Amino acid sequence: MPETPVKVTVTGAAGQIGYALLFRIASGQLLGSDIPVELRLLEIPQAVKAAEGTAMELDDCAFPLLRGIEITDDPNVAFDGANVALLVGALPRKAGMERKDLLEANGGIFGPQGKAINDHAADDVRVLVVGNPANTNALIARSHAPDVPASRFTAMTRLDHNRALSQLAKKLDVPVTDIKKMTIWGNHSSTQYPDLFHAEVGGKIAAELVDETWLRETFIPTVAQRGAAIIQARGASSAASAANAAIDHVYDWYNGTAAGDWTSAAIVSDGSYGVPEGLVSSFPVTSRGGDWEIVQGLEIDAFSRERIDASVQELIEEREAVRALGLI
Ligand SMILES: NC(=O)C1=CN([C@@H]2O[C@H](COP(=O)(O)OP(=O)(O)OC[C@H]3O[C@@H](n4cnc5c(N)ncnc54)[C@H](O)[C@@H]3O)[C@@H](O)[C@H]2O)C=CC1
Ligand SMILES: O=C([O-])CC(=O)C(=O)O
Repeated sequence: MPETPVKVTVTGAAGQIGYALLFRIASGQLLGSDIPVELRLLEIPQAVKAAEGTAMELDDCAFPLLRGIEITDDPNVAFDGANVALLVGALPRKAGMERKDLLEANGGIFGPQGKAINDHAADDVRVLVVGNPANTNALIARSHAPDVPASRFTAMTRLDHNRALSQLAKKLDVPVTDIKKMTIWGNHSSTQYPDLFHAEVGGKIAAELVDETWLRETFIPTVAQRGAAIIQARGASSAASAANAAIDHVYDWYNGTAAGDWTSAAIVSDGSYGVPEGLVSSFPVTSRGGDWEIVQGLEIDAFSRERIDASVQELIEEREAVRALGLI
């Protein structure tokens, strides 16, 4: 077992996702079952007491891998020496809102946190933005962290990816483990494009196993609108499934993706697949040696191109909006 614990900072620790996430991190599911962790919890001053309550419960679990918990309302303290930063703290949307409607309310959180990461985090820091609108919040954070490699800033589309796996598995009546090479392209928003033209089930292309009407009229909208459907049903946005996806994202980032498969993550574009450089967009990715790599060489037909372009256009518009707000 490594001696030095990995420092994991979680913002919004007293929120819904925080409550579903922290116990799993402390139990070793984020990085691996032999890696000790030290938690740093960042909250706004009025929620620090609630975070302290969660920390008491974490203590009460006597997790063998948990080597310490620090709670603060100061980003400079929270990110000091951080190896992993999970930026969850932000307002969730309510029924009837799109995630980008949160830009004005939440965007301001991510500049100062990006700067604190730049100034205080460990050299190997890896950042996952969960707070919505996640892609553009990651863009904001990254723009305030010029000394941190762009490849360390990511946003979460793993929940969309998992939703897509689950919907397809149900439709074909197969276990999710039979499905490989699922991709979410673009923005974590209702314009996202879950792609069945490269996904494989038992070695066959998924799009060929389902009828086109289901793909177009049921699968894509169900995955893209799932967050809104959860809000309608629960009266609150997804929390446990979001925490689960954050665990999956970071676990794969650290430990690598399985041979012959890939996953989805929003990473800083290098221009691949015509996505303008610098946008934080979801791609098919593999992870090796702690770095995400975009899967190259996929053929994109007109149906997919139109949908990827629409989602990327929304990311361009969100970037313009945060520029106009002076956030980047
Ligand atoms: N990317 C994704 O797939 C998903 C993203 N989300 C987003 O995650 C975010 C958090 O969701 P919930 O935990 O359900 O919300 P919540 O309202 O239960 O918790 C948010 C927490 O963040 C804290 N917070 C607010 N500003 C902060 C700041 N500047 N620094 C530190 N903490 C701060 C609040 O005090 C609160 O405790 C929302 O923006 C939500 O839309 C939710 C589900 C999936
Ligand atoms: O829909 C929301 O607002 C929360 C979220 O991002 C999701 O569940 O995908």
